[in-house]
Amino acid sequence: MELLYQLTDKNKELLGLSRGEEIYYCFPLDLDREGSFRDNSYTVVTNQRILLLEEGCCTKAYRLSEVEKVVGEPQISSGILYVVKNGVEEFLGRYSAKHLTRYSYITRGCLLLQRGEKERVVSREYETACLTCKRALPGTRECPKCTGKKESLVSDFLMLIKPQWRLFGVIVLLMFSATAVTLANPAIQQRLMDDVLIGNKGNVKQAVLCLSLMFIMSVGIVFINAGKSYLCSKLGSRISAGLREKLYVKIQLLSLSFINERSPGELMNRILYDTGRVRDFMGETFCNLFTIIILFIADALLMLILDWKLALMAFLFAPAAMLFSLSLRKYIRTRFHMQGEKADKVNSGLQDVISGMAVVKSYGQEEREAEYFDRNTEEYVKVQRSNEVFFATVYPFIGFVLEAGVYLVVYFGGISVLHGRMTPGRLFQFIIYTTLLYTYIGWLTNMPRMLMNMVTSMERIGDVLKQEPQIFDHENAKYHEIKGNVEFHHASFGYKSYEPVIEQIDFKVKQGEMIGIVGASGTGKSTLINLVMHLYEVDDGEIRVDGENIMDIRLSHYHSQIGVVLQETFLFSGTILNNIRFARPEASYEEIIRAAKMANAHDFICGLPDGYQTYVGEKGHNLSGGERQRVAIARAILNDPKILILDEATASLDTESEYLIQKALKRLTSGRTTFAIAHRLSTLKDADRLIVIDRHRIVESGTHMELMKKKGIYYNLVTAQLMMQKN
Ligand SMILES: Nc1ncnc2c1ncn2[C@@H]1O[C@H](COP(=O)(O)OP(=O)(O)OP(=O)(O)O)[C@@H](O)[C@H]1O
Repeated sequence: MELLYQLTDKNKELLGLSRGEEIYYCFPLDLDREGSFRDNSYTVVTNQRILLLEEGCCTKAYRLSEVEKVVGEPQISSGILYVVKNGVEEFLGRYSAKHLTRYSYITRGCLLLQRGEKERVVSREYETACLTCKRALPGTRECPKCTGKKESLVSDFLMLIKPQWRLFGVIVLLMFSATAVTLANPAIQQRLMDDVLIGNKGNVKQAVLCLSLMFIMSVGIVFINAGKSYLCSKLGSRISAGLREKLYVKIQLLSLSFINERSPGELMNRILYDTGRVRDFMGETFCNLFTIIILFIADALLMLILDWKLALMAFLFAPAAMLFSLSLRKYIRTRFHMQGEKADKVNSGLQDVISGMAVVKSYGQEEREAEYFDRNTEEYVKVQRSNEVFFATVYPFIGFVLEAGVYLVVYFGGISVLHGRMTPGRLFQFIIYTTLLYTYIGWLTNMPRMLMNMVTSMERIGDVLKQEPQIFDHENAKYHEIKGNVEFHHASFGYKSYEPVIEQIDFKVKQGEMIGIVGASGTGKSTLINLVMHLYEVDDGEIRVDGENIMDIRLSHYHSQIGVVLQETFLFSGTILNNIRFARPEASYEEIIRAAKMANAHDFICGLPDGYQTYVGEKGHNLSGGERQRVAIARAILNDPKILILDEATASLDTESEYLIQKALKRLTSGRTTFAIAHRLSTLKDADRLIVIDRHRIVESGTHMELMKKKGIYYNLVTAQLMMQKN
């Protein structure tokens, strides 16, 4: 996301920058006090001041050292900017919703400058609208209207074809055969007319020979086309299957931050719908595209050879039609992107409602959700319909313009026949070639539409495939058998670079120690363990495992040595057996049963009609919360993890379930480095050490008894909980 808009020299002059003063951030301040849009107005932050440029005047300037705080505050569909000076808020200006995220950086950026830190805040967010044409970016990083990346598309396409070059070669061969047969047929028809039929020049034998040849060719073309279609759809299926696989692998490689930014429906749409469009293009359009281009060229050449003057007349309207059609390319591309975006919305909504059906029903919101779905579908259908109407109007019009050329050929060709400069058979042959030519041109003018449909899908696929995973194995990443010593060293992290969740965290955990992480809601407890799990990387400082920087350890090897039990246990649809074995697919039945026994899960599993083969359905809905939790513990035990993460593992369970799970967890945690989060602080009493997080930092650390004696934040949290229980 752009944080430094470029100012004109005139605007820069208005700022009156002093020596050594540098512009750090510059954002449009695009609304006036009343909320109307305006141009040429900016908020500028230099390393010394914050200034407002409003419609050609520098209206306000504050030294950063004289204000306590600079704040960009989101409101409904706009935001306001103010500074706090001497404890009083001073309003600076308003900005529209599209700049809300941009202004979130202002507080952070100014804070760092006020602290004397010269580093600029870097944005990781995408732009929501194209900075050049101002259009909303429909789920892609690059604006489909402003980027003309033909080369990259051609190379992307060639990359797709490359692994299938043999199949592609056979298809090209069939394409040439189809061309030869299609163009030879009118030549034989000309012979039949001029040499056999007109003036009774020939005999029956010659007529039968010509007809037989025409018949054989007609049958031949059917077989060639059938073979070509079959092979092209095979090519399309292979390519789309390859793309689907690549996308699936890529999505698994991409960091959680990317996945969290996209809805599951949108990603599924790209895997299924967009790859499907590529397959359809390869199977239906591509197959004909080359044949038609070859036929078109050969047909035009033959016409020129037969009668160049008549041929030029026939070509007269073609360039205009082709140019008009080509000029629509970018417009069509944007339309298809919009259609794709609407389809994403329908899919995401559907996915959300089906996954959260229990919530929808329990709030009695079926009707509202149906209406919402209807609205999304209607929007999608509207865009789709408007696209279809557009195509249905434009293309027949182009066809009509083209057909005007046939009348010219018939008229001038007829005159040539009457004056004896051309035989009727030759004119007949010429008319067939002209009609064929227009059919091909008609098809080719439709090409931008078909091509753009595929190109849009390729771009949406490419948008995912070209993403760089933020978490990946560094070059010297090594296999490391974890012992369990973990150290946070000046670690800072924020999901958004303008909003740190934890700052300058330092603590050491010894092998086998159990650490309880405590703090109010939203203080960053889960974030801390997300960093231990290496699902995100710290922005500053480092995390060391047994003295090694976590970034230097091979990700898959590291993850294979970690066990996780979360409050919201996710079970995959499949059997209980497969869910437990997920952590270690090669585990034997004996090991699985041993793990289930340790997790206090064996007895309830044996009580189910299908035992370990019980199908637990999507998200394991037919098991109780406590049962699911025990399956998850068995899964963690099976992995024999060296580091164990328990995030609210016993929350929202009844006393009996909690008792069983506590017992299972005790077995699981003994001798392993454990990070545990629990809102019910009594469950963390036995932890070797507790660390308390508040306002992004560790504020207390020690055993339960030590912290209770200290009478600080932990003490307050515990007493507050006890009071609540009493009440
Ligand atoms: N994926 C994410 N993207 C952006 N912000 C996030 C994300 N996950 C958490 N946050 C934000 O980070 C902050 C810390 O969240 P975190 O889940 O770590 O808190 P927590 O202490 O575990 O809270 P709780 O006890 O309620 O589970 C919150 O302000 C939250 O909104």
